[in-house]
Amino acid sequence: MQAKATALIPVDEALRLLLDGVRPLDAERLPIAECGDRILATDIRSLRTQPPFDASAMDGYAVRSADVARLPARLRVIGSAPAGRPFSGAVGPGEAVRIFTGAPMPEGSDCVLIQEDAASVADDMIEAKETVAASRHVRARGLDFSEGQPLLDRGRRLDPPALSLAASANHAALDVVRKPLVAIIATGDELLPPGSVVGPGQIIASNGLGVAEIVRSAGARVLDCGIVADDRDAISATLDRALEAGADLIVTIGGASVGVHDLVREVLTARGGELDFWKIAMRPGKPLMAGTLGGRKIVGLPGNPVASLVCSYVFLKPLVACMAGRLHEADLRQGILGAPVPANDQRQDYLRAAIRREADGIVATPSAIQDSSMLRVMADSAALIVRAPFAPPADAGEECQLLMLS
Ligand SMILES: Nc1nc2c(c(=O)[nH]1)N[C@H]1C(S)=C(S)[C@@H](COP(=O)(O)OP(=O)(O)OC[C@H]3O[C@@H](n4cnc5c(N)ncnc54)[C@H](O)[C@@H]3O)O[C@H]1N2
Ligand code: MOO
Repeated sequence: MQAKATALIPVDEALRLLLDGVRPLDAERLPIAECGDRILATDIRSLRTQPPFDASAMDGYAVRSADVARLPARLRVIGSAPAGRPFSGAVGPGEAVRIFTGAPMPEGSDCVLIQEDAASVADDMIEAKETVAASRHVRARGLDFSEGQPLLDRGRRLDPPALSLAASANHAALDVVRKPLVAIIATGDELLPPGSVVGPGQIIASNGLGVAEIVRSAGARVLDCGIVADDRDAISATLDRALEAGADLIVTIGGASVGVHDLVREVLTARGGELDFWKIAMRPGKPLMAGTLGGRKIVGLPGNPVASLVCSYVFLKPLVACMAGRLHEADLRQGILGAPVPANDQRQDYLRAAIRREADGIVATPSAIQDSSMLRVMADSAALIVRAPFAPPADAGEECQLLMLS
C-alpha cells in the first residue's frame, strides 16, 4: 500500500483518523483483588443487602425508646450482642441488651442508648442519663444498598470506593476491560541500552522508557521489544514477534523520516500493512505515522526524543485510553506567556515551557531553545505552549493555550 497522502495533516485531523473506530477492548474476568484501577466492562448489581439487618451504629445498649423517653429511667441488662454474634432473645419493657457497633438490633429494641449516656447502678442495672428517640443510632436494613440494586455502570473506573463497594456487594470477580498490550520497538543502529559502554557515534536509547510510562498511565501493559537495527529483516522479524505476542498496538520509535535508514514505513507497506497517515503539521513530531498491520494498529513515532514524547502525549495517550475504555481529556488550560513568542508557520507548535502559578493565572515561559533532541529542557517543562498554525507573534503577558504534562 502507498501512503494515502503525504501532505502535512493538521493535528486534529490526524487524531480523528487515529481514533476513528477505536473501541474499548474485550472483557476479561479477574478476581476482585486484581481489579483496582481497571474499567468495568459490564454494569453490576448488588448480590446482597447492606446492612443485611437493622444494625447498631454505636457502642451502648439496645433499648425500647418508650422506656427512655423520660428520665430517670432504669433498665435491666439481659444480655450482650457483639458484632457477628446476634442476641437471640427479645428486649422487653424495662430491659436493655449490651450492644456494639455493627451488631444486629435485638428484637423488641428500637434505639441505642450510647454508653457515654448510661451509668451502671448495679451488676445488671443501668440508668439512662439522656432520653433517646426511636431509631436513634440504628442503621436500617438496606440503608446502603439492597440486593439486585444497580450499583456501578459499565465504563466506571474501579477507584478505591468503587472497588470496596463491589466487594461489599459480594462480587468475588468482575468483568473488566482488557488492558491493551503495547509493543514498543526502538529502531536505530546507533542505539544502546542505558548503562552501556558507548562507542563512537553511539547514543543511549532513552525514548522507549518515557513512551512506556505515558502509555502505562493511559492504561496499557507494555511489551518492550528492545532495540532493533536499521535493517528491514530485523524490523520485520520484530514486528512479527510483537504480533505473535498479541500486541494490540505496536509503537515503533525512530526511522520515521525520509533518510535512507528510515525503514519503518517501507517495511510496513512491503508487508501489506496499511499506512493511514504520515507527516503531521506539528513541531516537534512531523514524521509521525500511523497505520495497521495484521489487524493491529501501528504508530511510528519520530526518533527525536522530544518529538517521540510529545507525540505520545498528544496521540498515544488518547489512543491507548480509548482502547482501555478510559475517559481521556487532554489537560488543556489557559495560561499567560512569560516571554514573547514569534509568529508561527504552518506547523502547530508545542513549545516546552516552565510554569509558575501566580495570582492571575499560570505563567508559562518557553525555553529559549526548542530543539527536539533536548530532553533536559523537556524534563524542566511542566507544560507545552500550544501555538496554532500561522499564529501571529505574541508578547509576554498575552494569553496562551497550555497542554499540561503529567
Ligand atoms: N531531510 C529531512 N530530515 C529530517 C526530517 C525531514 O523532514 N527531512 N525530519 C526531521 C524530524 S522533524 C525528525 S523528528 C527526525 C525524525 O526522524 P526519524 O523518526 O527517522 O528518527 P531517527 O532518524 O531514527 O532519529 C532521529 C534522532 O533521534 C535519535 N533517536 C532515535 N531513536 C531514539 C531512541 N529510542 N532514544 C533516543 N534517541 C533516539 C537518533 O539517534 C537521532 O539522533 O528526522 C528529522 N530529519
Ligand atoms: O519535528 Mo521533529 O519532530 O523536528 O523533531
